[in-house]
Amino acid sequence: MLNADPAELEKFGDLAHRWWDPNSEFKPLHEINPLRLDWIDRHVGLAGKNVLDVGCGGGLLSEGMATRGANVTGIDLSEKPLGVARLHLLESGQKVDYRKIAVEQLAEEMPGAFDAVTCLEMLEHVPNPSSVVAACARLVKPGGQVFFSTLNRNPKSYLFAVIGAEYVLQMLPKGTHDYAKFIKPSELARWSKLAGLEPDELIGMSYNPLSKQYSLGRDTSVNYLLRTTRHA
Ligand SMILES: C[S@@+](CC[C@H](N)C(=O)[O-])C[C@H]1O[C@@H](n2cnc3c(N)ncnc32)[C@H](O)[C@@H]1O
Repeated sequence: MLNADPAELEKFGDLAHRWWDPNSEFKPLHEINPLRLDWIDRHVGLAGKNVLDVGCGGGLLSEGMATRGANVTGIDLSEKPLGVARLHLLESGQKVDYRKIAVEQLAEEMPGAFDAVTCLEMLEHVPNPSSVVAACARLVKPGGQVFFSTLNRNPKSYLFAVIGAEYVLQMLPKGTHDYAKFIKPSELARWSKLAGLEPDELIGMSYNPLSKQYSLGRDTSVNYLLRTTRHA
């Protein structure tokens, strides 16, 4: 059975035409993109690397990595965001191979094919996130890195990511996030280890509503990133 929630895929499909509008529902992704891109590039050295972006959506991160010289494959199961991502390549002149395929299926086809794998802001939208983590682990070369980001599960993240972002600040459409699907760093670390990935670095990504700026730092209580390395 496909590890996907049709309602989630439809939700992103319905918004897809606004993906590259920096003032749309995707504004937060636009604002965090340079931070996460720099962080990934610093660890991977993207130029010339084969990178897979899982749950790529309209291609903000995929294209950003291509701009840094990586050979990027972007996969998603929602058709419309992939269409938008392909169209945007015509504007930017970048090259990304976008495919509609489940990460578990790609792992059967191309085990160990990638120098690095990214899976950002996606795990909290799937029914079985540990299966995605395991597939990412299979897709990266031994010694290669896998990067995840998602939302922590605690009262503060409920307050900030659901009530604050969706209802008070109205940065995101209501219903964007389902609190029950948020993932504690300890859970993500456990799934990573079970899949043969060593967690190397956990960092937080925070939003300051006064300065309206995102930053990377120690506070992992709401949004966080985990960098892992596949055992050689
Ligand atoms: C919040 S967006 C994040 C997009 C991109 N990773 C980023 O951070 O800019 C979540 C994406 O996950 C995709 N998605 C949800 N379930 C998926 C699944 N089972 N397989 C692949 N992609 C999925 C959605 O279609 C959507 O494009």
